Amino acid sequence: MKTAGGSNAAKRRAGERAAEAVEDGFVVGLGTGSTAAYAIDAIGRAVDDGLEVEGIPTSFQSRRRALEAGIPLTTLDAVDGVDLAIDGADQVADDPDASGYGALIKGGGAAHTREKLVDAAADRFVIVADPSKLTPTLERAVPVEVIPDAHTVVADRLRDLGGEPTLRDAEHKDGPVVTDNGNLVIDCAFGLINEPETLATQLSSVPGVVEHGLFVGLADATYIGTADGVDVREY
Ligand SMILES: O=C(CO)[C@H](O)[C@H](O)COP(=O)(O)O
Repeated sequence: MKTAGGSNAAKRRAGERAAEAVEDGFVVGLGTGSTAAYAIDAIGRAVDDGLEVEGIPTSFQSRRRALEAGIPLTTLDAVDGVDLAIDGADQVADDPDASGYGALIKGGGAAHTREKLVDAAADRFVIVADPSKLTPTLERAVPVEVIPDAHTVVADRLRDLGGEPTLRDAEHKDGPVVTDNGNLVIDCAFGLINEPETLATQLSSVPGVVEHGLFVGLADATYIGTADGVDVREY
């Protein structure tokens, strides 16, 4: 599994606290990444103890983790709704006085398209994170999933929007990262993102863009694992 920075103990606290909200009969969106994996493992232990849930994975990685944890799985088109989604984030906008409080950058694991589908479908969407993910203003490069044939024209449009696009290279394969959906990822730096909602709308309107990693107005809460507990932001 891809691992990221931040303390594993803090990630574990956040993931396990979020998993405590899973109730009998829930359909649960299972996020991707090292922090969401702690929630998946905790849900798996609850299933071992008799909790009845169905999980909807957001990636190949979270599907494998959920299968290992013993969580029964389903798909988005087989359920009436998703009660709760638990997912990680690469950055969380944490200034309550700024536009886009609680907006996210996701897609560090190139899973943001399915993550957004499942997370947006959930009645409640909870982010699990360690403190290194919090920032007053979003500033990481935004992952943009693109249809392979479109990557050069999309890169041009991203430059028109003021971005600096970089096609994401694979680490253990020659050439680019290929997503679970068979597409490519462009990481696009925009500097400080003061108006995430505006940028999200602009990115969604570029032909060839499948989905981007700006999640604005989607999260209901962020659980932040700390050295000795969990801080909760409700939006
Ligand atoms: O968006 C994601 C994958 O596409 C992950 O949720 C994000 O990268 C956070 O991962 P981690 O918890 O390992 O830091």
